[in-house]
Amino acid sequence: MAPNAGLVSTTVQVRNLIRRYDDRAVLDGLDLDIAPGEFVALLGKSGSGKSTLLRALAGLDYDVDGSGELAVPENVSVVFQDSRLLPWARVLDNVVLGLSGAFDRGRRSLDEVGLAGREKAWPNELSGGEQQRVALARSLVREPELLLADEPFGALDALTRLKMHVLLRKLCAAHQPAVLLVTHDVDEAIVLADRVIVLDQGRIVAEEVVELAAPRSSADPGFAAIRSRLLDALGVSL
Ligand SMILES: Nc1ncnc2c1ncn2[C@@H]1O[C@H](COP(=O)(O)OP(=O)(O)OP(=O)(O)O)[C@@H](O)[C@H]1O
Repeated sequence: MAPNAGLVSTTVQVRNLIRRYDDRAVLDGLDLDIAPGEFVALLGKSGSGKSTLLRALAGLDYDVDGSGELAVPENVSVVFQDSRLLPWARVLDNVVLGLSGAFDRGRRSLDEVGLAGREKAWPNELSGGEQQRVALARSLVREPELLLADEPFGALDALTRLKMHVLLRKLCAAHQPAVLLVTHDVDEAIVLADRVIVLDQGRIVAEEVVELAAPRSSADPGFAAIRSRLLDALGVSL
Protein backbone atom coordinates (compact mmCIF):
# COMPACT_ATOMS: atom_id res chain seq x y z
CA MET A 1 0.00 0.00 0.00
CA ALA A 2 1.24 3.51 -0.83
CA PRO A 3 2.47 5.37 2.28
CA ASN A 4 -0.22 8.06 2.01
CA ALA A 5 -3.13 5.80 1.10
CA GLY A 6 -6.26 6.68 3.03
CA LEU A 7 -5.03 10.14 4.07
CA VAL A 8 -7.21 13.09 3.10
CA SER A 9 -5.05 15.52 1.13
CA THR A 10 -3.94 18.60 3.03
CA THR A 11 -2.15 21.75 1.93
CA VAL A 12 -0.77 22.44 5.40
CA GLN A 13 -0.01 19.81 8.00
CA VAL A 14 1.49 20.86 11.32
CA ARG A 15 2.19 18.36 14.08
CA ASN A 16 3.37 19.09 17.61
CA LEU A 17 5.02 22.34 16.56
CA ILE A 18 7.13 23.93 19.26
CA ARG A 19 8.92 27.28 18.92
CA ARG A 20 10.87 28.78 21.80
CA TYR A 21 12.29 32.20 22.48
CA ASP A 22 14.65 32.36 25.44
CA ASP A 23 13.43 28.95 26.70
CA ARG A 24 9.80 30.12 26.63
CA ALA A 25 7.52 28.06 24.36
CA VAL A 26 5.63 30.55 22.17
CA LEU A 27 4.17 27.70 20.12
CA ASP A 28 3.57 24.84 22.47
CA GLY A 29 2.74 21.59 20.67
CA LEU A 30 0.49 23.00 17.98
CA ASP A 31 -1.40 20.78 15.49
CA LEU A 32 -3.09 22.25 12.42
CA ASP A 33 -4.37 20.95 9.08
CA ILE A 34 -5.56 23.18 6.26
CA ALA A 35 -7.30 21.51 3.31
CA PRO A 36 -6.77 22.63 -0.31
CA GLY A 37 -8.82 25.76 -0.93
CA GLU A 38 -9.86 26.06 2.73
CA PHE A 39 -9.97 29.55 4.28
CA VAL A 40 -8.89 29.53 7.93
CA ALA A 41 -8.91 32.66 10.10
CA LEU A 42 -6.62 32.83 13.10
CA LEU A 43 -7.56 34.90 16.15
CA GLY A 44 -5.64 35.32 19.38
CA LYS A 45 -4.64 37.87 21.96
CA SER A 46 -1.53 39.92 21.39
CA GLY A 47 1.48 37.72 22.06
CA SER A 48 -0.41 34.43 21.63
CA GLY A 49 1.94 33.29 18.84
CA LYS A 50 0.05 34.14 15.64
CA SER A 51 2.93 35.80 13.79
CA THR A 52 5.32 33.12 15.04
CA LEU A 53 3.07 30.49 13.43
CA LEU A 54 2.90 32.46 10.17
CA ARG A 55 6.67 32.83 10.11
CA ALA A 56 7.05 29.08 10.64
CA LEU A 57 4.64 28.33 7.77
CA ALA A 58 6.42 30.82 5.51
CA GLY A 59 9.75 29.12 6.28
CA LEU A 60 11.10 32.32 7.78
CA ASP A 61 12.14 30.94 11.15
CA TYR A 62 14.85 28.43 10.30
CA ASP A 63 17.11 29.97 12.93
CA VAL A 64 14.58 29.73 15.78
CA ASP A 65 14.77 27.03 18.42
CA GLY A 66 12.02 24.42 18.23
CA SER A 67 10.75 21.09 16.95
CA GLY A 68 7.77 19.41 15.30
CA GLU A 69 6.61 18.45 11.84
CA LEU A 70 5.62 20.97 9.23
CA ALA A 71 4.40 20.13 5.70
CA VAL A 72 3.76 23.24 3.59
CA PRO A 73 3.59 23.62 -0.21
CA GLU A 74 6.50 25.25 -2.04
CA ASN A 75 4.34 27.93 -3.60
CA VAL A 76 3.41 30.21 -0.69
CA SER A 77 2.53 33.92 -0.93
CA VAL A 78 2.41 36.32 1.99
CA VAL A 79 0.55 39.62 2.42
CA PHE A 80 1.17 41.93 5.35
CA GLN A 81 -0.57 44.85 7.04
CA ASP A 82 1.43 47.28 4.90
CA SER A 83 1.66 46.61 1.19
CA ARG A 84 5.49 46.48 1.10
CA LEU A 85 5.56 47.75 -2.48
CA LEU A 86 8.86 48.96 -3.86
CA PRO A 87 8.53 52.76 -4.08
CA TRP A 88 10.87 53.01 -7.08
CA ALA A 89 8.94 50.49 -9.20
CA ARG A 90 5.67 51.17 -11.01
CA VAL A 91 2.55 49.22 -10.05
CA LEU A 92 2.82 46.55 -12.79
CA ASP A 93 6.55 46.09 -12.13
CA ASN A 94 5.77 45.54 -8.44
CA VAL A 95 3.20 42.87 -9.34
CA VAL A 96 5.47 40.86 -11.63
CA LEU A 97 8.76 41.44 -9.81
CA GLY A 98 10.91 38.35 -10.24
CA LEU A 99 8.54 36.72 -12.75
CA SER A 100 10.09 37.07 -16.18
CA GLY A 101 7.72 37.64 -19.09
CA ALA A 102 4.65 37.82 -16.86
CA PHE A 103 3.38 41.27 -17.88
CA ASP A 104 0.15 39.96 -19.42
CA ARG A 105 -0.60 37.90 -16.30
CA GLY A 106 0.26 40.92 -14.17
CA ARG A 107 -2.16 43.12 -16.14
CA ARG A 108 -4.90 40.51 -15.72
CA SER A 109 -4.25 40.39 -11.98
CA LEU A 110 -4.46 44.17 -11.71
CA ASP A 111 -7.74 44.01 -13.61
CA GLU A 112 -9.01 41.38 -11.16
CA VAL A 113 -8.30 43.64 -8.18
CA GLY A 114 -10.00 46.60 -9.87
CA LEU A 115 -6.86 48.50 -10.88
CA ALA A 116 -6.93 48.21 -14.67
CA GLY A 117 -5.37 51.35 -16.14
CA ARG A 118 -3.13 52.00 -13.11
CA GLU A 119 -0.24 49.82 -14.33
CA LYS A 120 2.14 52.76 -14.77
CA ALA A 121 1.28 54.53 -11.51
CA TRP A 122 3.88 54.82 -8.76
CA PRO A 123 2.90 53.26 -5.39
CA ASN A 124 2.79 56.66 -3.67
CA GLU A 125 0.12 57.79 -6.14
CA LEU A 126 -2.27 55.12 -4.76
CA SER A 127 -4.44 55.13 -1.64
CA GLY A 128 -3.74 52.66 1.18
CA GLY A 129 -6.59 50.43 -0.02
CA GLU A 130 -5.31 50.52 -3.60
CA GLN A 131 -1.81 49.63 -2.42
CA GLN A 132 -3.24 46.58 -0.63
CA ARG A 133 -5.03 45.64 -3.87
CA VAL A 134 -1.64 45.70 -5.61
CA ALA A 135 -0.21 43.53 -2.83
CA LEU A 136 -3.03 41.02 -3.40
CA ALA A 137 -2.42 41.08 -7.17
CA ARG A 138 1.31 40.50 -6.55
CA SER A 139 0.47 37.46 -4.38
CA LEU A 140 -2.17 35.92 -6.60
CA VAL A 141 -0.31 36.33 -9.90
CA ARG A 142 1.97 33.62 -8.48
CA GLU A 143 -1.04 31.26 -8.13
CA PRO A 144 -0.02 30.22 -4.60
CA GLU A 145 -1.28 26.97 -3.11
CA LEU A 146 -1.15 28.73 0.24
CA LEU A 147 -1.80 32.41 0.96
CA LEU A 148 -0.62 33.67 4.35
CA ALA A 149 -2.14 37.01 5.35
CA ASP A 150 -1.00 38.86 8.48
CA GLU A 151 -3.70 41.45 9.30
CA PRO A 152 -3.82 42.62 5.67
CA PHE A 153 -6.70 45.04 6.28
CA GLY A 154 -5.66 46.19 9.77
CA ALA A 155 -4.58 49.66 8.64
CA LEU A 156 -7.60 50.40 6.43
CA ASP A 157 -10.73 52.39 7.28
CA ALA A 158 -13.96 50.47 7.92
CA LEU A 159 -15.54 51.08 4.52
CA THR A 160 -12.40 50.18 2.56
CA ARG A 161 -12.05 47.09 4.73
CA LEU A 162 -15.58 45.94 3.78
CA LYS A 163 -14.75 46.40 0.10
CA MET A 164 -11.56 44.39 0.57
CA HIS A 165 -13.58 41.56 2.16
CA VAL A 166 -15.75 41.34 -0.96
CA LEU A 167 -12.65 41.43 -3.16
CA LEU A 168 -10.78 38.77 -1.18
CA ARG A 169 -13.78 36.43 -1.28
CA LYS A 170 -14.02 36.89 -5.05
CA LEU A 171 -10.28 36.29 -5.55
CA CYS A 172 -10.32 33.19 -3.35
CA ALA A 173 -13.30 31.77 -5.25
CA ALA A 174 -11.44 32.32 -8.53
CA HIS A 175 -7.98 31.09 -7.47
CA GLN A 176 -8.82 28.65 -4.65
CA PRO A 177 -5.66 28.96 -2.57
CA ALA A 178 -5.68 27.60 0.95
CA VAL A 179 -5.64 30.71 3.19
CA LEU A 180 -4.48 31.40 6.71
CA LEU A 181 -5.58 34.91 7.70
CA VAL A 182 -4.44 36.47 10.96
CA THR A 183 -6.86 39.11 12.20
CA HIS A 184 -7.86 40.85 15.41
CA ASP A 185 -11.34 41.44 14.04
CA VAL A 186 -13.74 38.66 15.10
CA ASP A 187 -16.43 39.73 12.61
CA GLU A 188 -13.90 39.81 9.77
CA ALA A 189 -12.92 36.24 10.66
CA ILE A 190 -16.54 35.04 10.61
CA VAL A 191 -17.39 36.89 7.39
CA LEU A 192 -14.45 35.46 5.47
CA ALA A 193 -13.48 32.06 6.82
CA ASP A 194 -14.63 28.47 6.45
CA ARG A 195 -13.11 27.85 9.87
CA VAL A 196 -11.93 30.15 12.66
CA ILE A 197 -9.31 29.04 15.18
CA VAL A 198 -8.23 30.76 18.38
CA LEU A 199 -4.66 30.61 19.61
CA ASP A 200 -3.76 31.10 23.25
CA GLN A 201 -0.28 30.65 24.69
CA GLY A 202 0.84 28.78 21.59
CA ARG A 203 -2.04 26.29 21.45
CA ILE A 204 -5.34 26.16 19.60
CA VAL A 205 -7.99 26.57 22.30
CA ALA A 206 -11.13 26.95 20.16
CA GLU A 207 -12.31 26.18 16.66
CA GLU A 208 -15.52 27.17 14.86
CA VAL A 209 -16.58 25.84 11.48
CA VAL A 210 -18.57 28.62 9.78
CA GLU A 211 -21.34 27.27 7.58
CA LEU A 212 -23.40 30.45 7.26
CA ALA A 213 -24.75 31.20 3.79
CA ALA A 214 -23.29 34.12 1.82
CA PRO A 215 -23.59 37.03 2.08
CA ARG A 216 -22.87 36.62 5.79
CA SER A 217 -24.47 39.21 8.02
CA SER A 218 -23.57 40.03 11.60
CA ALA A 219 -27.33 40.48 12.19
CA ASP A 220 -27.85 36.72 11.64
CA PRO A 221 -28.43 34.87 14.98
CA GLY A 222 -26.06 32.09 13.84
CA PHE A 223 -23.36 34.73 13.27
CA ALA A 224 -23.95 36.20 16.74
CA ALA A 225 -23.71 32.75 18.36
CA ILE A 226 -20.34 32.05 16.72
CA ARG A 227 -19.08 35.53 17.66
CA SER A 228 -20.09 35.01 21.27
CA ARG A 229 -18.25 31.65 21.53
CA LEU A 230 -15.13 33.13 19.90
CA LEU A 231 -15.15 36.14 22.24
CA ASP A 232 -15.44 33.70 25.15
CA ALA A 233 -12.39 31.82 23.90
CA LEU A 234 -10.54 35.14 23.62
CA GLY A 235 -11.43 35.91 27.24
CA VAL A 236 -13.63 38.87 26.33
CA SER A 237 -16.83 39.10 28.35
CA LEU A 238 -19.53 41.48 27.14
N1 LIG B 1 12.44 37.32 17.91
C1 LIG B 1 11.89 37.19 19.12
N2 LIG B 1 12.64 37.14 20.24
C2 LIG B 1 12.08 36.98 21.46
N3 LIG B 1 10.75 36.88 21.69
C3 LIG B 1 9.95 36.94 20.61
C4 LIG B 1 10.47 37.09 19.28
N4 LIG B 1 9.41 37.11 18.42
C5 LIG B 1 8.30 36.97 19.18
N5 LIG B 1 8.62 36.87 20.48
C6 LIG B 1 7.67 36.71 21.61
O1 LIG B 1 6.82 35.61 21.30
C7 LIG B 1 5.49 35.88 21.74
C8 LIG B 1 4.54 35.67 20.57
O2 LIG B 1 4.80 36.66 19.59
P1 LIG B 1 3.96 36.75 18.25
O3 LIG B 1 4.51 37.94 17.50
O4 LIG B 1 3.94 35.45 17.57
O5 LIG B 1 2.50 37.08 18.83
P2 LIG B 1 1.21 37.58 18.07
O6 LIG B 1 0.10 36.71 18.53
O7 LIG B 1 1.45 37.65 16.61
O8 LIG B 1 1.03 39.04 18.68
P3 LIG B 1 0.40 40.39 18.02
O9 LIG B 1 -1.07 40.12 17.89
O10 LIG B 1 0.71 41.43 19.04
O11 LIG B 1 1.08 40.61 16.69
C9 LIG B 1 5.49 37.29 22.29
O12 LIG B 1 5.55 37.21 23.71
C10 LIG B 1 6.75 37.89 21.74
O13 LIG B 1 7.29 38.85 22.63
